[in-house]
Amino acid sequence: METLFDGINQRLEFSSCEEEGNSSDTTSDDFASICSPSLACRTPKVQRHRSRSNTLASPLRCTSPIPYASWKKLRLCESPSTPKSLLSKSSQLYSNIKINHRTVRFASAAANLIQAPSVNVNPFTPDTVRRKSELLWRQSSRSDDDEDYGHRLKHSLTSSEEDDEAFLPPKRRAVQAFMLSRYESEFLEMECIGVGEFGAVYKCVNRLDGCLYAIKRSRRPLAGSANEQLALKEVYAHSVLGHHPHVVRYYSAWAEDDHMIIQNEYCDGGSLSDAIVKKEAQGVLFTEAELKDLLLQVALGLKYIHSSGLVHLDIKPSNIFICQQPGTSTGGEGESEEEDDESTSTTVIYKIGDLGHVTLIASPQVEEGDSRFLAKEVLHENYLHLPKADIFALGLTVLLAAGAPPLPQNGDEWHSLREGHLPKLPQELSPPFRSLLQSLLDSDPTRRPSARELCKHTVLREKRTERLAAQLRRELNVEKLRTAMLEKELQEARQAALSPKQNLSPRLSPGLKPPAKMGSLPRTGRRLVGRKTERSLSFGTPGYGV
Ligand SMILES: Nc1ncnc2c1ncn2[C@@H]1O[C@H](COP(=O)(O)OP(=O)(O)OP(=O)(O)O)[C@@H](O)[C@H]1O
Ligand SMILES: [Mg+2]
Repeated sequence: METLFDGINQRLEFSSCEEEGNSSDTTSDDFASICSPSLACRTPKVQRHRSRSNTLASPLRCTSPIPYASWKKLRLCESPSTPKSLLSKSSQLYSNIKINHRTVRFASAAANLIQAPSVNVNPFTPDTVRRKSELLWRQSSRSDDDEDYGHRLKHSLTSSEEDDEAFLPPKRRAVQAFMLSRYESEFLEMECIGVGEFGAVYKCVNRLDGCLYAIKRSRRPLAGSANEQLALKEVYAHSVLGHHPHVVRYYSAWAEDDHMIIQNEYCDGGSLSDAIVKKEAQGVLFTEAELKDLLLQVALGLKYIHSSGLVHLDIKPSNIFICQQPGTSTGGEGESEEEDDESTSTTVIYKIGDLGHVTLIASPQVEEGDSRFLAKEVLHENYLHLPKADIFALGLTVLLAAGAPPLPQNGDEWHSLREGHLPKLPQELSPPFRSLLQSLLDSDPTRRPSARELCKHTVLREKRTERLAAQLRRELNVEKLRTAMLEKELQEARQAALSPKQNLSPRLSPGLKPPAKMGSLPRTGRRLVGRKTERSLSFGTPGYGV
């Protein structure tokens, strides 16, 4: 692993400060060799990869082939480094240093030597993340030690003594920032977390904010390739989709050295595919409750994507990511009022990622996803119900999580699944849940439920319904107690009124608190009947309770 990253670090050297046309240093083959086949966990892609358009111009459509210049515009960082402070320091230094061929070579060697430059520690991040950042910070401080730096420099740069003075430690960081690519200057790479068809994904810490990100780098150079379209689609889709709790969050994208780089939210639980493999190895299965939770959460993400006029077209376990967040709610931005009510104790948040196949529902340009998850009508080029293709893929995804055997890529078994025959499962699912899954695989897309319908489905919402019922029962009991107390107090007040000889103030029976003060009675924390309106009780009126 170590050498892999070192290699990549070296490959990225000078990527943003090279002159145009002088970037031959880094080639696709180089990067392909970095991502060795042994590391690759590629999923078989559909055998028939075709790009077809039904249509009219649209913001998402990438006319084919996209001119090199179009994605080059994504070079958000022509200058080598942000933030601005680094930039200005670097450029000052640049003007002071005599740049010649030899000096540049020297700088390159110096930058190569300096591994693990500084990383900020974000005080607002959760403890676990902060601890990791602090560790990195300590390591980087150690490696930043001037003595150590001087020592290493002396050993490897014997031929550049005349330039030594130009690279005194105080200037080192600025020089380094100037020489490095945006990727290197802004992020500290921690590990490679996945290699897919499109590219490799790295877990990185942002040096400025100290937070973790998943950085996806296209495997092959993009200009003019089919991958260019996928990369652009992913960036376009992410930027249009904004922020939803069940869609992997996008932060930024840029082109570097002819490769697309996408900075996304890092999901600490890996992919659903990893989770399935892990459970399998442990000999355990997702419980029905967990499967329903998975189905509901992904349906919420799909509802958001579909309501934005888009379809995903590559829903599968390796494109669903997991965030472990203790005590969080699945409700949140982008969800309807009734979903906001959904405050669960779930520790697993599922998020839809890998938007490389996203297209518009209204004028689709379909790049089929994985054939194992492909709905039959899409294969037949019927794009009238594309959102239902996502629902079909979601059905198969949940079945895989339920323990179904690996899905066929083609052949009789492939067709059998598309005729509504569920695969054999190692666990018995309840009939309502099973029939819901069956409906997701219906050969007729119009009979499959929509994502919106799924989100409201009683089978998926029953946990919520049970919780609501329990809450209402508790509230009802409190209300009954309040009523009983009020009735008792009322009765005593009446008795006092009927016997004038007695004290004017009603005598309280032992154990009873002073009467008729709303604030002294147990209050309900939730509304009981009628949304968002507190039920008011009027118990001062003479006729109450009679
Ligand atoms: N945001 C993320 N958080 C954590 N891990 C991630 C993230 N994004 C990707 N990964 C890891 O990297 C792998 C590949 O990512 P991704 O699906 O985005 O790339 P891909 O090249 O499109 O792959 P494929 O073609 O197999 O779908 C994932 O299976 C997962 O293990
Ligand atoms: Mg993927």
